[in-house]
Amino acid sequence: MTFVTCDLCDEHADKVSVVTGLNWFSYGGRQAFGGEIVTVKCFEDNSRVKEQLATDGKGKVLVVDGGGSLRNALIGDMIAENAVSNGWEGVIIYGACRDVRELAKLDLGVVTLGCVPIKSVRRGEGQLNIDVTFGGVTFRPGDFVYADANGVISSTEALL
Ligand SMILES: O=C([O-])CC(=O)C(=O)O
Repeated sequence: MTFVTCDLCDEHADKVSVVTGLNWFSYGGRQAFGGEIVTVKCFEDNSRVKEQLATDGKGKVLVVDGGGSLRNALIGDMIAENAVSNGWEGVIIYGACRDVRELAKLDLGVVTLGCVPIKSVRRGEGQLNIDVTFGGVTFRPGDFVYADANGVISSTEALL
């Protein structure tokens, strides 16, 4: 998938919602990625993230509302490698990741607010496929999301 979010915004101004006010970092080996939204809402507990990325993710992007916490990492190289094996397009995390050198080698989009070396707790908490909101955008399961170094946008219909 080759695209630039700026072009998508220009061409589909009436259809896109644009995340604003957040400073994203792109850690994955895939710089531009997009697909159908699957959501997880959790706080410093990556149980649902690990579970979802262990399922088939072809054409899908996992959007994680981690409450903006940078206190632990909701994804690292092991979970990300599993996501690649299962065909996920990418992961967008309103929260943190770790193992950044390894993430850069994977054919996966990984956009987060930052990184931190400590792992997440796993107590089985978190919600799957509910609407999540950050950066002024509500991400709905089944809608579409596109991300690159310029930012993150969503749309109710596929743009590519
Ligand atoms: O296991 C975790 O919670 C996160 C991690 O470091 C990995 O995915 O390798």
